[in-house]
Amino acid sequence: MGRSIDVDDPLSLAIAPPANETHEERIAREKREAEARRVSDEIDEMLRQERAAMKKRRPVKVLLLGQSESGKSTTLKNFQLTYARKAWAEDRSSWKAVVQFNLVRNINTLLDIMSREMGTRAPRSDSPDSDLDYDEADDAAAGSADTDMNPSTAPAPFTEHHHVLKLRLGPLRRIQEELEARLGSGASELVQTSSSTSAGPFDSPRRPQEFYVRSNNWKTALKNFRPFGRAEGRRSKDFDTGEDVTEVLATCREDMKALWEDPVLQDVLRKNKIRMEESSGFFLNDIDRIATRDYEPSDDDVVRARLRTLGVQEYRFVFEIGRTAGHEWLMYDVGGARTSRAAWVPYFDDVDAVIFLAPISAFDEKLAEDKRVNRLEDSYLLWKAICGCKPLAKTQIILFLNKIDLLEKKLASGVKVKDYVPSFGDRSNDVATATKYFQQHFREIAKQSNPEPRPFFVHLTTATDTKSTAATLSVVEEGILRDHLRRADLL
Ligand SMILES: Nc1nc2c(ncn2[C@@H]2O[C@H](COP(=O)(O)OP(=O)(O)OP(=O)(O)O)[C@@H](O)[C@H]2O)c(=O)[nH]1
Ligand SMILES: [Mg+2]
Repeated sequence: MGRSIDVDDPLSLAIAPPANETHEERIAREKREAEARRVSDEIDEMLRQERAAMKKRRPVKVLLLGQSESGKSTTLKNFQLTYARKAWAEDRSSWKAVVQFNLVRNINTLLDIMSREMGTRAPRSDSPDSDLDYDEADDAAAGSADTDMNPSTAPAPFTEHHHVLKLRLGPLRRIQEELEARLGSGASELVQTSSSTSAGPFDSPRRPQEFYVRSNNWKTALKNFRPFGRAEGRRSKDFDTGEDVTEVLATCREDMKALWEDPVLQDVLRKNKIRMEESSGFFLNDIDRIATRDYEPSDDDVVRARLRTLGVQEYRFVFEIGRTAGHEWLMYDVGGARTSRAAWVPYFDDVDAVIFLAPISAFDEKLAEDKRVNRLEDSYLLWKAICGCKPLAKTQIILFLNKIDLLEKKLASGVKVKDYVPSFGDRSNDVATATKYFQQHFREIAKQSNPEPRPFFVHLTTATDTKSTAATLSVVEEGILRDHLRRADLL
């Protein structure tokens, strides 16, 4: 069949078949042209596949969001522990100083409580290294901002033995100071801010009060740590490497145990409803193991170690196992305090998934940065802001109702949900009913705030339990990956 030729178009004329083409020549020419088209289509298809593969190779980007102490960093550590063992192993030794610091802080908190009870409350300047004053110590230790220390009616029967313990454990003040200097500002917990701030990341001050951190800065700082402001003569190699900390802890081991196990002090804690076991970075039951000269942190220690996150920290690792083996993941762990939330916003572009942590045991607690705000209420407000956020409209959001273990303990100890959440009413005060109730509330908020319909994914988690968390992460990993690949194909 002949082809029509546009005689005014030079290209058309150039590729036009010769006017005197024979039948055989035409068949041969058409064969050549068909082959050329096949090769060209094949190249196009290869390019398309390569482009799709390139998009699929884009790292899976996940944001961990939630208020301070909700368990974001702990969840990130679970991801590393489960899927990126190499990076985990490389980091392990850096955590030694954090665990030591947590233990020393626990002991200094006990010493503060004992001093106060002895009626010899040291002025604040005497204990610059203890980052909590007594009321704050109570709050942090009890996990409840409403708990004030009872001015005990009868003074606790402390003896000379307690005064001696206090003196012998005195060097731990300096050790806490040294570790704080090594670990940077993340080592100090939040204190109430004077300016009032709101829950959402958009209505916070434009300039976040905390700076951006694009890598694990404290680990680098720890490696390069050089103390300053000290007379050269006092500096030793041991001080620089942290060996003096290990040495002092090993020397104080028996005294630390004696303090923690002391029945008089235990009684004071009980009477004042101070639950040290529920506080962040609790290591008092591990003194025997940690306060030794050859201590190396276990996986469990690293997961439980507490260091506040400043700004936004970026973690890039290649998953070694699982369905995404070989795939690169980019995870952002953020500081959760109200004053840090404005720093999250620049990271909302191109996110595959948000894991939102809400510490469900905190229904009776107040925010450290604003003692007027109930922590559950803050989580609801923040959840609403994140669900309603337009740049995240098409992003998968996964809710972790975390600290289920603490919720169990709290309810078992007799704390009533309805005393803090009146709308809970006369429902049964058990974990199943409470979690179902809270979950429903989060679901409703999401439904009302999502800019467009979005599935509601929720998991009940105890992030410090690495085994159960690994099972949750496997489900989460699959869901995130499926979404990631679907997006890559669509783009
Ligand atoms: N008992 C218990 N403790 C938990 C759980 N999840 C986290 N923690 C502890 O709670 C503390 C705070 O956890 P982090 O992961 O540091 O909290 P975060 O959300 O990263 O907090 P910021 O960095 O301040 O925003 C740590 O001491 C954790 O060990 C949990 O499910 N149960
Ligand atoms: Mg953190």
